[in-house]
Amino acid sequence: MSLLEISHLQKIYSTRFGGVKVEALSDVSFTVEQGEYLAIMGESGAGKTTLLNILAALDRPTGGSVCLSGRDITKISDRELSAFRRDHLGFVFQDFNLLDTFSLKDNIFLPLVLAGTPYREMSLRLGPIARQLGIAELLDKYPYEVSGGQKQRAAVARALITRPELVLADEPTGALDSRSSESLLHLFGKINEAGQTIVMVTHSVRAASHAGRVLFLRDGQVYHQLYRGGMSTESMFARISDTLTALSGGEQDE
Ligand SMILES: Nc1ncnc2c1ncn2[C@@H]1O[C@H](COP(=O)(O)OP(=O)(O)OP(=O)(O)O)[C@@H](O)[C@H]1O
Repeated sequence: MSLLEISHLQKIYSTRFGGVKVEALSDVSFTVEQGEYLAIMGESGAGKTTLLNILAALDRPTGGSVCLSGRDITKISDRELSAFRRDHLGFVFQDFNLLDTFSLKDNIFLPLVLAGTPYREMSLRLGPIARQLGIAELLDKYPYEVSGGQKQRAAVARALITRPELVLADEPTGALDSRSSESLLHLFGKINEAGQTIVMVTHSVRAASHAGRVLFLRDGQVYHQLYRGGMSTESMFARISDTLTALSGGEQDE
């Protein structure tokens, strides 16, 4: 069984008065194996955010299913959803989503506090993660006292501390300069090598070139998939750029 099985996913948005309908996802099927690192790319409007919101159980599809470890998350009741998200998924967002009035440590602890985890257990988990992410010395600082790259590393620590089955990242390097981006991507690679499954939506060819597989969406469908195999990050970068050029015929961002 795959970790994530997405079958015939469809999402139609209707306007409030039922007039215009937009088919954001028309028939999307793919699987993600345990330990994979998948990047999802596609032009603006291709359906990436819609897909990520459904994988994050933040929105429900019009049709199809999303099974995480065999459980269809589209069928989970509203009452159970926030606990399900907290216990099974980790999130990394473009704008970090840290609470400014909490220290980095308290931000990282937050999902465990909400789950009722004892303090001793939280502390035991924090040490190795903070060291791996290079933020052990910054834990008592507040988000406004650290750099964007450091904030994002704290956000990654918060995503990992619950030991989620799946980390979902939405444009995680979008607000970072190129050096901090490279450093974050290097960390994502290491976290993935340690066994963490990651699904990342990105416009950045540089970011996607670190993944093991890139899935391209077009008009709400899977247009193409690129597997790293033995390719270097540089070769992967070139192949992704070529695919995006074929997809759009236009200029691409780094
Ligand atoms: N809440 C909504 N109501 C109506 N239409 C929507 C809604 N959200 C998205 N859409 C439409 O669905 C389509 C897919 O949008 P989506 O945001 O998933 O694309 P995207 O690939 O994430 O784009 P971008 O890269 O610009 O973020 C677009 O045509 C968009 O206008």
